[in-house]
Amino acid sequence: REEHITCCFCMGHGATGMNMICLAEADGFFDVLEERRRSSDLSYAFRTFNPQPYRGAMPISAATLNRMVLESQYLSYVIQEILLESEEPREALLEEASALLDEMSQNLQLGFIRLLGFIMNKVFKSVFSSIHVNEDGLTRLQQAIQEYPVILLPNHRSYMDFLVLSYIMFTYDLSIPVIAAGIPLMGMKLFGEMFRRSGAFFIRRAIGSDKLYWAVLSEYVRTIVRTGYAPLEFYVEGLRSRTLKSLTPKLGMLHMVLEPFLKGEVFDISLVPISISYERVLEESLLAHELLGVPKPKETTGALLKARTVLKEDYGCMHVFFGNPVSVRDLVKGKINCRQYNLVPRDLPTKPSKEMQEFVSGLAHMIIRLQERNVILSAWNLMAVVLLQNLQGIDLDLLTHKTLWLRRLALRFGAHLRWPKNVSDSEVMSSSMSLHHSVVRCERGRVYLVEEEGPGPVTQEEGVFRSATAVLMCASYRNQAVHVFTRPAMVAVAMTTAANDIFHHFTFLLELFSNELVVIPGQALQDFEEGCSLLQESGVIGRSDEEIYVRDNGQETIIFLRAILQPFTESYQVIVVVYTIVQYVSLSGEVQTYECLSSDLQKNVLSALLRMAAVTKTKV
Ligand SMILES: CCCCCCCCCCCCCCCC(=O)SCCNC(=O)CCNC(=O)[C@H](O)C(C)(C)COP(=O)(O)OP(=O)(O)OC[C@H]1O[C@@H](n2cnc3c(N)ncnc32)[C@H](O)[C@@H]1OP(=O)(O)O
Ligand SMILES: O=C(CO)COP(=O)(O)O
Repeated sequence: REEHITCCFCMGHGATGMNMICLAEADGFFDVLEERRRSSDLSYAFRTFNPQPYRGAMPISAATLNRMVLESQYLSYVIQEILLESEEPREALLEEASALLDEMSQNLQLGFIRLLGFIMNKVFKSVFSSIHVNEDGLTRLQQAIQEYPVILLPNHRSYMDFLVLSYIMFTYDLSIPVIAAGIPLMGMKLFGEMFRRSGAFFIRRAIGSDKLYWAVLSEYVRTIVRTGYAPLEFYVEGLRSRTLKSLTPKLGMLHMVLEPFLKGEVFDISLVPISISYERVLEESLLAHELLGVPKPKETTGALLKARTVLKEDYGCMHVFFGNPVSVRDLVKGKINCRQYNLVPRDLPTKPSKEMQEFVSGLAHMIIRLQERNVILSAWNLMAVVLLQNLQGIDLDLLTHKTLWLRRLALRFGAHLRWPKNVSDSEVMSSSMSLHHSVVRCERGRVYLVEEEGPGPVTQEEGVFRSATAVLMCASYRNQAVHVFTRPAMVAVAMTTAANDIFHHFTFLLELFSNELVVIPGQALQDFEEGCSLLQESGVIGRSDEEIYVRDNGQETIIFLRAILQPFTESYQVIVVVYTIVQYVSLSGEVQTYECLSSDLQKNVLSALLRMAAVTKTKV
C-alpha cells in the first residue's frame, strides 16, 4: 500500500507531497531522501536556507561568543580562585584560557554546511534506501527552536548520527546545531576543521580536576544556551554504544545546560530526546571487534578514506524520531528550589547540591528512557532475538513463525515497529536476511549465523573469536529491541526464582543490571508495576492481593522472556566465576554464551559488583 501524504516541510522546498512507504505500526514518517533523489546534489547544496531562529537570540558571531566567555565574570572569578592556589601569574592563566577556547570552540559557517551537505547527500543516497523522519516531531522542533533555547539529545549508535541530524536540520530550514564532539575528531586532517566549521566544538575526554578547563567549557556551553546562539546537540551517553544498547548517561554537559535556567537567565529550555535507529549499522563489525578487545581504529583522515569501501554496501533504512520537547521549567517545578541559585550572584560558581545532582541524574536517565521508547524497530531486530535463542541454527519456517509471534508480543508491550505492509511476511524476512548477509545465511531452509572467514587454518582461539564476533553482531541487533522486554522479563525471572517475594527479587535484578539495561534510579516500584501490567494485559499473568501467578496460556511467554535475560544472567555468572576462582576451574564446555566475552558486559559486571558492595576496589 502506498499512501500520498502532504508534508509541511517538503511543501516549502518545491515538493507537493511524497510517497511514503506505509509502515504497519509506525506511520507518520516521511522519507527525507525521496525528494533528494529527484533533484541534483548541487542544487540541494545551494538551496535557500532561511531558518527561523530563537526569538530571544542575539545575532552574534563565533568570535564574539568566544570573547564573551573570556571576558565573563565567571571566568575571572575562577581564575582569581586558581591564583590563590597556584604561583601562575594572572596573564598566563588568561592566555591558557584563551588557548583552551581556541582548541574548543566551533566556527559554524553556512558555506561548510553546504559543502558537507553536498557530500552527505551523495553518501546517504548511496548507503541508505530511506531516512524516515517523524513529521510531527519536526514540526514540534521547529516551534520549540523559536520559543526557547533547544538542546538536542540523540542516542548515539554510529558516526552517521550527527551527520544525519545536521543534514535534516539543513534540509528542513531549521537552525544548524552546535555539537559537543570528542577531541579525537579534531585531530583529523581537513575533516577536523570541516567539522569545526560545521558546528562541532571539541571537548577533552578525561577532564579530571582541571579547574580552568571546566570553567572554560562550562561557561562556553552556558553562553551558547543563554544567548540562544544555536540549538545545542550533545550525546548524553558520551560515546557510541558498541552494543547498540543504551549506555549509562554522563551528567557533566546536562548540568551545564540547565544552569542558565536555574539562575533565571532564560525563561525555559526545551530538551528534545531523539531516537535514531538503523536497520543495519555501518560500524557493525568494528563495534563487535572492539567489544572483543580489538582497539578502535584511530580517527584519522587516512582511516576514513580507507573505510570508504563500507559505502559500497546497502544499509537499508534508518529512522530518526524527534521526541516531544521537554520543558525544563515544568520538570523543575516542585523538585528543585531555584531560590538557592538566587542567593548567590549569577556569575559565581555554584556547587550543585545533592538534591540537584539527583535531579540531573534522574533527568538524564529519563532522557535515555524516552529515547528508547521512541526507537523504531525492524523485523530484523525481532529475528535477531529468535536467532540468539537458537544458536545451533533454526528452520526458516520456524524462524518466521516465532518472529511473527514475537511481533505480536512486542506490539502489545508498546514497541514501535516498521513492518512493510505491501509485502508478504516471508518476503520481509528474506529481504532482512539478505540485507544482513554479514550476520546470517540461509542454507537448505535452515538459518545460521555467519562466521568471518580468514586465511589459513583456524586455531581454537581464532575459532572462538569468530564465533563470538558473529554472536555479538547479532546480539547488537537484539539489543536494539531489548528495552521493550526488560521489565516484563525481570518480573518473569523473579517469579521463577522467588515465588514468595517477587518484588524483592525484581529489585535485586534491577540493581544488578542497572548498567546493562539502564534503569531510572529510585523507580523500582513503577518499573515493577509496569512489568506486571504489561504481562497482565497480555493475559500472561493473573494477579490478586495475595499472589501473582502464570496463566495456563502464559507459559510460552514466560519461557521466552526468561530466555531474553538468560545471556545476561549466564554471562554475569561466568564472569563472577572467572574473577573469583579461575585458577582452579576450567570453564571449557560450561560457557553457554559468547556474550560474556564482551568487554562492555565485563565492565558492567564489575560496576554492579562494586555498587552492590560484593567486591571492593583497591589501587595497587
Ligand atoms: C548538511 C550536512 C551537514 C553535516 C554537518 C556535520 C556536522 C558534523 C559535526 C561533527 C560533530 C561530531 C560529534 C561527535 C559526537 C561525539 O563525539 S560524542 C562524545 C562527546 N560528547 C559528550 O561526551 C557529551 C556528554 N558528555 C558529558 O556530559 C561529560 O560529562 C563531559 C562533560 C564530557 C565530561 O566527561 P567526564 O570527564 O567523563 O565527566 P563526568 O563523568 O561527567 O564527570 C567527571 C567529574 O567531573 C565533575 N564535574 C562535572 N562538571 C563539573 C564542573 N562544571 N566543574 C568541575 N567539575 C565538574 C563531575 O562531578 C565528576 O566528578 P566525580 O563524580 O568523578 O567525582
Ligand atoms: O562519540 C564519538 C564520535 O561519534 C567518539 O567516541 P567513540 O568513538 O568512542 O564512540
